[in-house]
Amino acid sequence: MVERIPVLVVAGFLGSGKTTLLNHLLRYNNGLRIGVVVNDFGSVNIDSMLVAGQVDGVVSLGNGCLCCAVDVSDLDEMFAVLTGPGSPVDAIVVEASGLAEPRNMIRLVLGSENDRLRYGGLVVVVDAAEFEHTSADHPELATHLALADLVVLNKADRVAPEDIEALSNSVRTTAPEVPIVATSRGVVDVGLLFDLPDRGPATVPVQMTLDDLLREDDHDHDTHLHDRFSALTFRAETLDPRAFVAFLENPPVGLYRSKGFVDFGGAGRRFLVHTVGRHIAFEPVRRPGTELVLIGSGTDTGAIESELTAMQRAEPATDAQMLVVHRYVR
Ligand SMILES: Nc1nc2c(ncn2[C@@H]2O[C@H](COP(=O)(O)OP(=O)(O)OP(=O)(O)O)[C@@H](O)[C@H]2O)c(=O)[nH]1
Repeated sequence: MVERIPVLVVAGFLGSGKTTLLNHLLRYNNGLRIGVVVNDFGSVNIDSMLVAGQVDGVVSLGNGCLCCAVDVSDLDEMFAVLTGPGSPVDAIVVEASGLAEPRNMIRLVLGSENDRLRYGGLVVVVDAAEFEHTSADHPELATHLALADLVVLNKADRVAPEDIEALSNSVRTTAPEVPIVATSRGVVDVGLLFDLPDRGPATVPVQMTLDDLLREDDHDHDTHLHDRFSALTFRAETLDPRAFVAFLENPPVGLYRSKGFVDFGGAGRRFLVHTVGRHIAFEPVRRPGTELVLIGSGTDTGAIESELTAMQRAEPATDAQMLVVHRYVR
């Protein structure tokens, strides 16, 4: 089976830090080859892309708002370039312009006819220092947060540490279960967003600017980051389909994405499963057994493990029990 390439949409109001986040991901890519779709790559860190060997993977959409400027067929063309022969891209990031409507962006990706792709999540970047103002001036921010699979509370350096919790709680009043990562300068671990390839050592920039050297030590960032996201591996034989689908439809607080194999008991009841937020996709496979990796920020991994353990079943599922799964099978 060919792995599908996740398409991550990064949205957020003007100046919240989307490009900064993108540049961070390109630079600290851990060997992941990221293809980029941006309106204007004037401020994208081309040096990092050269280091990552992916300058061919840059697709500019010209000026203007992405969702207004292109329809699905245009975006599909970009995806075709990024997924076509000779472009070994592992993941794609679409940076929505400050004005792009995230709902349309999600539709553009979910509506793509390219069967090498899958939806990789909506990350909404929020300027922590401006959150109150932006919420007051732009009520649509609440809608964006409600759609988000992950909220990046950026510019944490511009607010007092004790305010981060209050800001996170404000986000949670709109999006109760969404995982939230508080960060400065878009420092989000690429492993939270994407599966990392086993391809040897991480790609690092060959040239550091003075700015980079003067910046806070990134190793410190990394150490903190690993505390901020968790990856739980769960193995079992067969699970109860209704309980498992209910778990995915109402994911526990902080769970961002999950992937792996799930077995509901016998041939025709084994699937590859991918979820991001509440977006669920099953694909039939032959491989027996259940092996899942669940990735999130601020999750209670012990509680998740107990919940999954309680779903184990010795008996294969009945056809009636399988109906809930079939809603999500491609
Ligand atoms: N203090 C501080 N400044 C930041 C941080 N992240 C980004 N910035 C700065 O904020 C400004 C806007 O950042 P961008 O990454 O360009 O924001 P954007 O969301 O891509 O902006 P648009 O493309 O205009 O929508 C830049 O000057 C960044 O250097 C942060 O965590 N802290």
